[in-house]
This record gives sequence, C-alpha cells and structure tokens, in this order.
Amino acid sequence: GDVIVSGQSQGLGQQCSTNIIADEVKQMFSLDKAAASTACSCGKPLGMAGVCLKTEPVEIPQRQNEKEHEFLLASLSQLPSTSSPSFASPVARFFLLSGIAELHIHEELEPKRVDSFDLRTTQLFKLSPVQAVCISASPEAKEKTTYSTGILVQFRNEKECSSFYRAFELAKKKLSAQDSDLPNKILSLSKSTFDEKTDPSSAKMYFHYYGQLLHQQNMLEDYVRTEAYYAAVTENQADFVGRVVVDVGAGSGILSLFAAQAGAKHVYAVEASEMAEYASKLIAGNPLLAQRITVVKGKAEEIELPEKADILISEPMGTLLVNERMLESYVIARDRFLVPTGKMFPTLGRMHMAPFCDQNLYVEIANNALFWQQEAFYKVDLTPLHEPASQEYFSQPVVDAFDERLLVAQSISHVIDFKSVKEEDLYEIDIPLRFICTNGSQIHGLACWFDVLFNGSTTKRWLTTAPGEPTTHWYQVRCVLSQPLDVMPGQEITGRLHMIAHSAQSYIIHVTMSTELSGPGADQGGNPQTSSAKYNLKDPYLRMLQPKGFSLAQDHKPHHDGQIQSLTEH
Ligand SMILES: C[S@@+](CC[C@H](N)C(=O)[O-])C[C@H]1O[C@@H](n2cnc3c(N)ncnc32)[C@H](O)[C@@H]1O
Repeated sequence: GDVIVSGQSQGLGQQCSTNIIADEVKQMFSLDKAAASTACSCGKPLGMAGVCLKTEPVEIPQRQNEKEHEFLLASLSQLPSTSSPSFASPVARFFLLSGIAELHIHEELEPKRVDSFDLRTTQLFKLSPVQAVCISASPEAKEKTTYSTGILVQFRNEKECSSFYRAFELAKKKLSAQDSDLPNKILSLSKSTFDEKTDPSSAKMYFHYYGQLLHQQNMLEDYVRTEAYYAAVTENQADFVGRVVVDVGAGSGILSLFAAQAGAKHVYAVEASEMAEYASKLIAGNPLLAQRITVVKGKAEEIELPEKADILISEPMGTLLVNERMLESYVIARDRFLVPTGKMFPTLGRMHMAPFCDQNLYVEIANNALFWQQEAFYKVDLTPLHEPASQEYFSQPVVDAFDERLLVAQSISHVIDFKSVKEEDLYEIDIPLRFICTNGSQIHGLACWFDVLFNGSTTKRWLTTAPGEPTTHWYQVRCVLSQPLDVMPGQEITGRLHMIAHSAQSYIIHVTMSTELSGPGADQGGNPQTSSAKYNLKDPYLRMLQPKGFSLAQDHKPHHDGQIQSLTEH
C-alpha cells in the first residue's frame, strides 16, 4: 500500500523525547562525514568532537541478581567539548540490577570514580559504522525536557561498534522487560530501530492513516493486488499447512485470514496502528479461523513473539516499491522472527525504469508555474518566483497510469531480494542507467514501476504495477526533467537513479540522464546533453484521471466464489 500525503502535519502535540534528543544531536554536530577527518594523537581517526575511543568487549560472568557487560575503552570525553578526554583509560560497563539499568564509565585503575548514565533517559546514536554518540538527560534538565550530557565514541572497527550497540540495546531491553507487566510475553522496547530513524510526526500521521478503515478498504478494493495475494497463498497451500506465519503490518488482517484459510498452524498478525483493534474484530467474526490467529499490536521492530515463523507474509510495498520504508520493517521482521530456511511472501521485488516521451505532461507541469509569470497580480510583479515555482513543480514525481507506448527504450530493472537484502542496503539505492533508444524523440524523463514475486513451492506468481497491465493503486511514477533530451534512434542514454532515504519514511530521488556521442544513433547528428533533477517521493504530483484510477482494473472482479482469476504471469 502507499500513503500519499503531502505537506506537514499540524497540531500533533508535543514532540517526544526521542525527537528532542535527535534535534540536540543535530545541533551539536553537523552530521557531515567530511567534518570527521582529523586524527587523534594515538593515531586513530577522530570523531567530530575530537574523541577517540577503543573498546574491548569483555563478558563478565553473571553474578547473583546482577548482569554486566564490560568494555575496555582507550579514551573518552564529554560533549560538547574541545577539551582533552576526561578519562585516560576508560572502562564502560552496563550495570543491571532489578529496576536499574545504567551505563557506568570509570577509570580502568580507579573504579570508584564513576560517571553513570541512566539508560531510561539515554540514547545511543550510530553516526557511522564505527562511531556513535551517547546522549543522556541530566537530572536537572529533565524537567525542561532538554538533553545535555553526551559522549562521542569512536570505535576501532565495525564489530566493536556493533557489539557495544548490542550490549546497549540488550540492557535497555532488559530494563523494559523488568518494567513490563504485559501478558503473552509481549513487551515493547523503550526505543527501536523504527523510532531512531523515523520522524515522530511522520510516524504519527502514517499510522493514523492506516488506522482508518477507508484506507484499508482502498487497498482491499485494489483487486489486482488482493487477488494476487489470494492466489499466491491459495496456490501454495503446501507452504502454509501446519506452519507458523507472521503477517508483518497486518492492517485489516486480510492476509492473516488468507494464511489461516490455507491451513497455517498459527498466524501472528502484527499491526502497529489502531487498525489492530479492527483486525481483532474482523478475525473474531471469522470463528473457524480466529482460533489460529493472534493479533499483536505493535511495531514489527518492537514486539516479541513466543515462537519463530516458518513464513512471513506482508504487503510492504509503497510507490516505486520502497516509499514508506516499510520494506525495512519487513526485513527487520525477517531477521527477528523467521527461521533461516523460512519463506517470504513476497520473496523479491524489482524496480523497473525506462525513459519516456510525453510532451503533454511536460507542458502541463511547465504551465502549472505560469501563475508566477504575472507581472501585475494586484499590481504586484510575481515573476521573481516563477523560476523557484517551476523548480518546485518539476521536483514532484508524477504518479499516474500512463500508456506504455510513451516508453522510448527497453526497460532495465533493479532486483531487491527480500530474503537477503540488509536493512541498511535500503537506506541508499543507487542504480546505473543505460538505455538504447528505440526511436528518435524527446526524452522527458524516467518512468518507474515495480513488481514482486511470490516464490511459492508450488507456483510462482508475480504482482506487477507495469504500464499496460491492469492498473493498481500504486500506478506508475515518472520523474520529469525540466530540460528534455533529444535522441536519435539507436542512441545510448546513460545516467543514474540515486535514492536516499529520509526520516519522513520516504526518499529523495536524484535522476541524471545523458545522451552519449558514441553508439549507432550518435552519428546521425545527436549532441551530447545531460539533464538532472531532484525529487521528493514524499511529495508526489497525483495525476490520476479518475478519483479511483485503479477502477481500470475492475474487470478483475472481487473474489466471491472460490475461483481464482488469472493474473499476469512472468
Ligand atoms: C500496506 S498496508 C497492508 C495491510 C494489509 N496487510 C493488507 O495487505 O491489506 C501496511 C500495514 O502495515 C502497518 N505497518 C507499517 N509499518 C509497520 C511496522 N513497522 N510494524 C507493524 N505494522 C506496520 C501499517 O499500519 C499498515 O496497516
């Protein structure tokens, strides 16, 4: 599914402490890699605040009622500071006692002088694979909800950084478990990967959207989508019979119900929004299946389940496959819950790209900015804002269903294998482009769409959002260039699609396309040209012709009678 919301949320109340910490971190450091280039006297590269720290993880044997994880550190100092390190040979120790979880820092040979951080109000931010900053609320600052104590940690390598990070998360998790009084072993951690990388107001708006039945209905009524899932599950019953299933982002619970219909032993329907309540209601209303489904309200990154899953089912796709950044939650759920030999439905996704020619679209976008060309708008000259307005319009990815005949080259694709992709791989997606133009025309930009594969043991099934196929609620996406390119038949176009994830659960997209001098068409007079642009996938231009564009797909009737409609097979 996809949430297409533009603009900022209003009146979402007070920011949570996570945001306050994140803001303070941003104020304390410019998070610019170039700033961290100098070296410490010990020869290690320095962090942005000039701290170098070595760690040697040492597991301390468990004592009665006490668990400790200890790290030997090379050096460490407080932030913000340019002063020399506050400890010459510091040791970091995670101290856990009933109801207390603290990070203790002390001098290696002088254990009595301890700086302690209460883990309830302490956050660890990874700045890079070998660098982290630890920010804590000082007691007097707590009332003012500001965070003032910080240490910057530079690790010798990724492994040591990860092991410190894991010990930190473990200590917080243990604290949470101690505090938690929830039944069914369901506990929420104080802070998760999701919270760390997501702007709270974006998350609030996102889960509010999915908490509404009308938006779940919107997805259920996309029969191309729903039929594809139904068919993939039903045709691969062997993958579900007697198996434990986790439905990641269950929404209304529809996929959990499909899995239970296919004979799953038990399904955990994990849903973070208020929709979890409705899912429980819907599932309870289907009593033959209900006894094999448990709704777990919470984020896939945070909830705990009593057993591992044999199969994950999910619909985490957004516009251009990756919008909403829910694929990351799917991958995290894989790492947390799926047995190593487990299956994922869907199993992989492909992004497809091709250059297109669409003069009408180009003129329409250019005309949107014409308003700002008025020289006497109530006697005010608006023209100084024409150029920025035009840039703004061209920075919106266009979402609509277009005629496949507008494509001027064979598409290329980029595969994301959900079974093996790392969560971090989705933070930045860099795709080299190379096309051979089939006809001479103007190129107005890059068209993109996606498909996903359900690699069942019995049947392989694709769900596609390609132009020319029945339209889905994802439509297609086009990045329009303000400077079109002229091409000859057979001419080569090269370039790059570079997508960088941001905390509002979406991506900034950079597109560069160039015509080459070489190649068969080049000798027919084409000039080398380059055009590039930047788009925010969070802020699309919704250009669907009908309010429910995917009604084009209504020839795929809802499934009522046990018959499976035939869908596109690749
Ligand atoms: C695209 S909808 C799919 C709903 C349902 N599975 C279906 O196919 O109709 C995605 C759902 O996942 C939920 N969701 C998104 N991120 C989540 C996360 N990290 N943990 C749990 N639920 C999440 C959303 O609230 C939303 O209901």
